[in-house]
Amino acid sequence: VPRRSEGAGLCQILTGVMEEVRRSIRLDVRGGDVLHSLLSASWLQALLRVYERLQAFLRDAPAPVLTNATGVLLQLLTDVRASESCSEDAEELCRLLGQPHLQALLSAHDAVAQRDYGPVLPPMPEELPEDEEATRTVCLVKNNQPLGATIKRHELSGEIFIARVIHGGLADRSGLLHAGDRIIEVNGFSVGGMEPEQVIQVVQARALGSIMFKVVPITERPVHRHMTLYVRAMVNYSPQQDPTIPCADAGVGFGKGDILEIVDQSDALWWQARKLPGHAGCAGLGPVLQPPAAVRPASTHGPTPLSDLSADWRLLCGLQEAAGAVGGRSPTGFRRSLRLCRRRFYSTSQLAGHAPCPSSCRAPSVPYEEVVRYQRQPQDPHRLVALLGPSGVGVNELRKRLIRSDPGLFQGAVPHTTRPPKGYEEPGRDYHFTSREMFDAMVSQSRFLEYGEYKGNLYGTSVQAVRDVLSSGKICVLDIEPNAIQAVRTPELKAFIVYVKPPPLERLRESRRGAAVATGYYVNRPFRDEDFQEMEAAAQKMESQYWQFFNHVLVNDQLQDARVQLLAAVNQAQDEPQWVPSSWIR
Ligand SMILES: Nc1ncnc2c1ncn2[C@@H]1O[C@H](COP(=O)(O)OP(=O)(O)OP(=O)(O)O)[C@@H](O)[C@H]1O
Repeated sequence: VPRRSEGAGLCQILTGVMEEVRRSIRLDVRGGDVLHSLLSASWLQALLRVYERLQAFLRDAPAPVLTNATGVLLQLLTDVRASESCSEDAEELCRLLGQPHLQALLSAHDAVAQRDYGPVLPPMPEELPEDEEATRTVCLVKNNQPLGATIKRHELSGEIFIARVIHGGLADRSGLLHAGDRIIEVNGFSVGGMEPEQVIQVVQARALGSIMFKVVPITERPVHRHMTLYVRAMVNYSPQQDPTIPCADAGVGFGKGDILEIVDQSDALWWQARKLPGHAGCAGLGPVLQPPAAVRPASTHGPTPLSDLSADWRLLCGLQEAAGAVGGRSPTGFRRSLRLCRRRFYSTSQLAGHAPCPSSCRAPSVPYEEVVRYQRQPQDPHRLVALLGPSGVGVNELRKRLIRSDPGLFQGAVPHTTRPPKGYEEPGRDYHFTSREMFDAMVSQSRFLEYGEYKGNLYGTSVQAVRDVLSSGKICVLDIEPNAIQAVRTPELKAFIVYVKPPPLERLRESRRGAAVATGYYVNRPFRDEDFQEMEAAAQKMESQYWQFFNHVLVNDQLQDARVQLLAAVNQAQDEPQWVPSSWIR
């Protein structure tokens, strides 16, 4: 940074430098454009302005003329009073100078001038025993929040250590307590020989006010990996039900689909995480849950052995497994009748003579999925909107209504079929009519999101059919089976998955009073209670397996309300930032 000695301000110098650099760009000097964009960055300009202000302040800051104004005042008063003939003015001066508030003001002036406001440390004792350990006394003022630290007892020595400092908690924010610090005293009580529970009782005895810790600081602090990572939980986790968590009270509970902000990955087994949105304060412990091979046998924190590590393996198995069997390609769903028959009679495994689902479309059984915030840019294709729900809940009805509400914006994908066209059907509009050989070839090339067989004919929704809609600038709206979830969750289609959920039973009875359920190709009849119960059971099964993949849950009670909510969700998906798998963006 150039010195200010030439009298020019830094901003002025920078302007000069930029002019030089601009000239280098004109002369095509290598790197000139990079340097120019750096120098013209608004943050750099702002930073320099701040720097200049600080320099100006240092230069112009008022300095005291005297450091002992009180002494001068006393001397003056003594001199005036000592003089034999005192004028009226002199007497008034004495009265004014003798007033307590003026004396206090001058005393404050002297304290500032002499910089007499820092703490005065007692002198170091002359003789210190050689083996005395350096201790630190930490005083934390406790409010209603927990301290945000856990302790543990060393198995062999019985000493009490700070096990973890929870990110964002009181102890962390103080910056004075660290994992691995050995606690000697709490509130003046020696913790020697105490169990951790007893130490906690001493801490808790004082609910509010200050708590004094005397600790021997850890000499080598563990390397903290504070890089923030965002993940979507693919499993449910409750610290209270996890017998292996080192401290259940310090745990963070989460459910499938929750977005977690991982704020500390220092420990091999326990992340510190916050649930989003809105949990700005203290983080909590969550299991890392890596595959067993990746789990290291000891924590990176503090002394070993640590009694809280013995059950780690149980932890890995104790959690609910992520849904493993997502995948398979099944019959397409352009028509309600097809959705119905594929649900009731067909599955991919029954499709004789057709390629089984490639293993790549199976969901990996990972407990977390790394996510990033994604904002679609106006020039990007729209995200595919995929609706799914239990049979009869109204997926197709909502899809049709959405498309009808704005056919210029929403469109379905044209499915393929091997059956001959009917008189009123137009190729490319109602279906892509194709030969069986052609269809088989497309199946083996994995060109279908879903496919299947009905009454001897094949039906399928191809990736290209979705692409055709997206490349025309419209939003493609599909209804899918859960089997197709992985096929639509791709960097290209970036599916926004809406789960259509049935309302409670009594609301189903009420809202579906005039509606008809399709039981076959041509047979419609009013809904019965068994249909609702079947729908509820199917919904529960779907939710327990696939909830983590749902981007939006829509309860289809009043049809009109549901359509309005769907439209709002779809608009949000296209225009507002969303959490998506990081693999879609890289
Ligand atoms: N909120 C609602 N209120 C009243 N009737 C509804 C509502 N939602 C859907 N329906 C009616 O319920 C019936 C089934 O709806 P739809 O065909 O959309 O179900 P689906 O989820 O696509 O199931 P399937 O794939 O089995 O056809 C239709 O007659 C539809 O009009």
